Amino acid sequence: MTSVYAFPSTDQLSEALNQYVEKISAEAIKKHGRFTVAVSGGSLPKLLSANLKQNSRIDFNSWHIFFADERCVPLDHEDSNYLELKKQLLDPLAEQIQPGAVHTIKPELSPEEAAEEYMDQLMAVFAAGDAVKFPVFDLILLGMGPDGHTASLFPGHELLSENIEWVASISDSPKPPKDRITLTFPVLNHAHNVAFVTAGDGKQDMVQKIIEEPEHELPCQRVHPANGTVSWFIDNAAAGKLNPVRLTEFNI
Ligand SMILES: O=C1O[C@H](COP(=O)(O)O)[C@@H](O)[C@H](O)[C@H]1O
Repeated sequence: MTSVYAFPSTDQLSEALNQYVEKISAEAIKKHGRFTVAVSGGSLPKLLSANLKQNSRIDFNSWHIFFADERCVPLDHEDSNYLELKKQLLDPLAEQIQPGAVHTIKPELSPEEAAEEYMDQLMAVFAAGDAVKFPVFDLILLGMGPDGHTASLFPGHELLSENIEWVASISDSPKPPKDRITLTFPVLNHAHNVAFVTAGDGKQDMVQKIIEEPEHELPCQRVHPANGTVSWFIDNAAAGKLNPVRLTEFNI
């Protein structure tokens, strides 16, 4: 099931996203005592955090945070997805999120080694010694690049057909930096919930293509969890070329 929610401003988008995350987090914690979330980089951390960082109804102490993708740079480098989330959300919530619950890459490793090590971190949280085919996140928060990429899964790249590994490395990313790791499609497609978050008129052509022309099989279009929901949180600028019949009223 895919829902597309469009909002007049990015402030309204952020508030709706805050309500959505609060709901999914509460349901997950009630059901299994924790909330597992993977977060992307780019423009998403700011849109996500604007209101979330002030939400006192959320039990952030029960959160386990991974990255949907990460650039292989030091954690204090301006390209680091972790650094952006730290600035926007983790620092304001430093008293509430357990430090060990934020899963960063080991930047001193090669991309291949970093992907393997990140897989070990996922195994420790999701498998804990049991045989698990793929981790099942409560929520994966994704962005959408103007070329239709999501996480570090780029159009036409060989990683689009990865169907065994949980985490893959990429050393020829068309968008700099070239060295990255990314969750793979099987992981995205095993999540309970996936939310795409994107804004601005620079995204409107691609949003229209992705929602209305599924035949392109772009990376964002390959995200369709078998037992999960897909939601799009966009602003009216990004929705500019979308047929209004595609939109769902935000009412959670
Ligand atoms: O490089 C990346 O880009 C995408 C999209 O970023 P945006 O700035 O256009 O929102 C992002 O989702 C991904 O995590 C990041 O590594």
